[in-house]
Amino acid sequence: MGAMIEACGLHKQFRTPVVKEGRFAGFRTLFTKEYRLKEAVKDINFTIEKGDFVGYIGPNGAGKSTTIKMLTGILHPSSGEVKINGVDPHKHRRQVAKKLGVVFGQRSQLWWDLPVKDSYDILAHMYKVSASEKEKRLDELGELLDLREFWETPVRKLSLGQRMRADIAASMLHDPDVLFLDEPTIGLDVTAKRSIRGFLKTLNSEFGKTILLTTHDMDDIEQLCERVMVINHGELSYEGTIEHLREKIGLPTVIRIVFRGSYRLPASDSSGLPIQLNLDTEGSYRIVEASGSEVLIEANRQQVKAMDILRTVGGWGEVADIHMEEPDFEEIIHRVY
Ligand SMILES: Nc1ncnc2c1ncn2[C@@H]1O[C@H](COP(=O)(O)OP(=O)(O)OP(=O)(O)O)[C@@H](O)[C@H]1O
Repeated sequence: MGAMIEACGLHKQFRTPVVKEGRFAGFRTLFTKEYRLKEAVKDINFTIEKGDFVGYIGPNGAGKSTTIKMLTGILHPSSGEVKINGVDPHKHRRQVAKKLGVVFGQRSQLWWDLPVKDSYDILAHMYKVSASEKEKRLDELGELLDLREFWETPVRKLSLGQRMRADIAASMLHDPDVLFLDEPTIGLDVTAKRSIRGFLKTLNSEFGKTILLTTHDMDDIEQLCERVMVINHGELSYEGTIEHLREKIGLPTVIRIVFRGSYRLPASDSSGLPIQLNLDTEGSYRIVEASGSEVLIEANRQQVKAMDILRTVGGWGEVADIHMEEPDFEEIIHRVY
């Protein structure tokens, strides 16, 4: 294992001319000396190891694309450094491009009017992939991504799901070590999303690709990424596992208990649910709802151990079934933004 992607003290400022108001505004703007500085990325630091699958999330305009552009060498940082497998992507763009695959969900890198396979021929030529290598890889990718069914179809006639599969295959043609994926499931239906996610998982776990995924789809993140980085106003506001993020935000876990036969809640004579109750240990929980044989409890898992809850509810009656629901990830993310 080693660092595959490194960002160190990364900054990016955009200088945009201040637009003048009033008569001849456009003309005066041309000669203006006034600029407004927009700090899109402010002191970002992270390391992504070989074989990691990391989510990069944040609200619109947070600085995700700007970061990705610096990582791929398209944009030069105002200050700070980027290394892809130890190499600066801006200084050695060609060398680094061979290591990188990039997919923009909103924009295809394929030739719109050409059959899918022709785009691959052009890309293979651009990336200096030999004919035999290309055939071998397309055999593999064709099978994994089910490309054969639309091999001869012009790109503009593909469904969005097919187009996305074709684009991912295109980004893999030169067998890069690192993949940058920007909204690879955007606009897809549930089935197409599932197939793309399945494929990305395979790329990571079986082919060892290092993947950085930008998305607004929280299911993508939850199902694919071990780690997330949250960017907000150009700064990383969180970096770590999804579990830890859950704990940090401290949204309650919902515990659903089904009793066999009668049970007795600690404050069952009071009708004013929810009730805040304290456990013997320092944690607390709330009874949110009790109807029929079912009782819903909310507890913060950071403070309350599952065993304490079990012991407590066991004292109320005979427990037939117990089910814990972790807080919804989407909700957690909203709290971080
Ligand atoms: N070329 C540019 N010139 C001036 N400002 C820019 C430029 N590119 C981006 N910005 C500004 O920098 C900020 C970050 O933009 P960026 O595109 O990185 O956000 P993002 O997180 O990718 O957003 P989204 O989720 O909407 O794609 C925004 O305020 C944007 O307006």
